[in-house]
Amino acid sequence: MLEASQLECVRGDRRLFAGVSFRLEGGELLNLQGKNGAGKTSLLRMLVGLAQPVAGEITWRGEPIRKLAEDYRAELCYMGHHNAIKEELTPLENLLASARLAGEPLSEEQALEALYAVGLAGREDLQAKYLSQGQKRRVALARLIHERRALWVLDEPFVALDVAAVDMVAGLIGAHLQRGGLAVMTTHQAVTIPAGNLREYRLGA
Ligand SMILES: Nc1ncnc2c1ncn2[C@@H]1O[C@H](COP(=O)(O)OP(=O)(O)OP(=O)(O)O)[C@@H](O)[C@H]1O
Repeated sequence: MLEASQLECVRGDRRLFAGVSFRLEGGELLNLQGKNGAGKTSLLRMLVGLAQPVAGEITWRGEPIRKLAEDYRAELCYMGHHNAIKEELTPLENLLASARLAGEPLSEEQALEALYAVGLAGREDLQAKYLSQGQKRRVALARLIHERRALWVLDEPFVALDVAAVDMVAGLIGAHLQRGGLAVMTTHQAVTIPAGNLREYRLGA
């Protein structure tokens, strides 16, 4: 369903990788591995269409993603390194605003339910700038509670999370795979995803 063939990436004057190929079906998770600077974030940005490979192609349901454009983005949930939350807004406002931007229906009740599920009860109306790093990360990850898009691309989703939150997010990813979703993620942590077909791809072995 998601296929990368012979991808090559150049940043500045360095070739980070070449010949990267894999295929991912519904219910599968690809865990992208590699040392710092190997090009994991660069590859994820290619997979979501934010960067172009100098060679190779990425297809979704058999069509090149550069042709699908909006149709591809509508099936995609990308969570980058940064939390992408607005410091002046509360967790509740952040969640409602990001759903609106993504064109997804999310009621206030659902948003509150998601914030409670990620352990932010009592913090829903506090400006995000007053939250700890881990709490900010939880606000960003609360999006995943009601996220039903087919492909999740997650860059270091477990950074700054405590053990309970890591388990919770691993559970959300597992449930997504069980529903037939696909996921590509990168993490430096050893995390057990409780379901799905797990695969690993190592950059710069
Ligand atoms: N705009 C740019 N111009 C030049 N080099 C860049 C640019 N962006 C990234 N790089 C370089 O590309 C390399 C790969 O970066 P990338 O963020 O993809 O690595 P990574 O595998 O995700 O690393 P980490 O595990 O540290 O997050 C790094 O050496 C980085 O300095």
